[in-house]
Amino acid sequence: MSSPRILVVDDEPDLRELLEITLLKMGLDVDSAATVREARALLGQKPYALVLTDMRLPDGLGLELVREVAVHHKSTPIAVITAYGSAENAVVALKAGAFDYVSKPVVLDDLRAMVRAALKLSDPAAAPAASQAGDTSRLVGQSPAMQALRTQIARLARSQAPIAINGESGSGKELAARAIHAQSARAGKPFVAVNCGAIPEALMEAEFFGYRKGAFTGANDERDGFFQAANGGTLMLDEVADLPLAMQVKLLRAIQERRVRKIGATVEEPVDVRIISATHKDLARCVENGSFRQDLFYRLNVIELTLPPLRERLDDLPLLVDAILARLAGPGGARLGPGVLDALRGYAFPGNVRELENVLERALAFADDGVIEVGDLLLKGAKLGDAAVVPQPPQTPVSVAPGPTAALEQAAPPPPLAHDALPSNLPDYLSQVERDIILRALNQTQFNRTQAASLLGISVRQLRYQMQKLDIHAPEP
Ligand SMILES: Nc1ncnc2c1ncn2[C@@H]1O[C@H](COP(=O)(O)OP(=O)(O)OP(=O)(O)O)[C@@H](O)[C@H]1O
Repeated sequence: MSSPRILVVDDEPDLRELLEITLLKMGLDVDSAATVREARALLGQKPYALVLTDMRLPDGLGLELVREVAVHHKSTPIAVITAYGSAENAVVALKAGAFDYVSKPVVLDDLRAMVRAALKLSDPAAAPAASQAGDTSRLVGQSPAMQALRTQIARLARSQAPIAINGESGSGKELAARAIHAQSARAGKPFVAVNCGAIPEALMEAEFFGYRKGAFTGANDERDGFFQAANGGTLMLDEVADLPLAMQVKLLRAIQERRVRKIGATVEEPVDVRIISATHKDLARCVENGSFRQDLFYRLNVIELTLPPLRERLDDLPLLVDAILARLAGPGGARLGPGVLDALRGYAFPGNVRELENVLERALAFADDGVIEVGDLLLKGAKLGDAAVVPQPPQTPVSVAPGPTAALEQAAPPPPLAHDALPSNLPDYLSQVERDIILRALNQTQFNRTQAASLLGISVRQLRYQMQKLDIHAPEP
């Protein structure tokens, strides 16, 4: 079998030779071109497993080749070599459809890793199996919006460019990020999702970059951070708008340099991660109001992917309901009574698919013999057509009623403290207070996490995190 063939386009003879030798040593066949014209001629003659081009060529820009290859040779990945410090060029090339980039001076290990990733894309045998967990089949829905999303995901999986996923809370941003990872050349490596809003600021640097033993009090062992844990794979920065400014600077550096330094370490270590960021906030507005750095925004927002809210793809409701009920109650274990689907169709779902899951989970707890009736849905607030589509707190606080809701956990307030008294153990006392407040919100909303989080002014993820930490569970059916 013949070796994969690579096209190197560079007018500097020394660098071209270095690239050729490196690729030949990897067992690959190499053709070289010194100009855009020569490259075009070769591309017209043979198929290539990868094109590697310099950005500045005597008769034009590497960017022109990137655009041409992206349109006329869709199955050929093209990577660019950018001058040192010209991060903007890399972003422009990635936006134009480049698979990845390497910076000058070329670090050969980085080059080899990039070439191996590109070859996986053009080798069907090395492609991740479609059945792999996390592929788009977990994204339920056949509406035009979902079909377009699947096509976009397949396209984005073929590039290494950073992706910024926008979409309302619960609309499936993490699921989409997992699907991109699972279909990419990185599928065999870890996917690490980090909720930037849930990490205390003081711990952020250690969590992201790791630390050496003895770097600070309590650092008893050396530990990797998220970047090292995701090495070779994908790092998802969820709720990225919640990153404090000081951390944004450090993150930008790590992404640009593709290197991180553990706290207490003297040397940096290379990391190879694809960054996918997500937020339900308008990041451009955060840049305007100064809470998000423009340079980091520019770096993360190379390619945008927008997830449609559930209310804009209500045709998917039957499929989603079936999939969710099958997961909750087993195949055929639950079904909808008359009018239920129509009632769901009339609801705006401010919390999107996650809210649909919560609504069905709760309804199933109330349902007789697995048949969900309209009354079991307890839909409140946002109706379709309402102006407000953000999560709505219930109009009147709902008291814990007899019947099924009586199973809800009762809040146990902490013992009141006299005016000048102090708790004997502050963390325990605060946990009790927090538990009491969260339970109150959950009871008011019949354990609807989206609404409870909205009442408390925190994200659903933060609420889930706190519930886990404080050992709060939804009532058993
Ligand atoms: N198209 C879909 N098909 C099936 N399940 C979905 C779909 N979209 C979302 N979900 C489910 O909805 C829940 C929320 O999805 P996910 O965590 O990906 O949303 P998100 O947009 O990342 O939420 P957040 O903004 O809170 O981080 C998950 O349980 C996920 O499995």
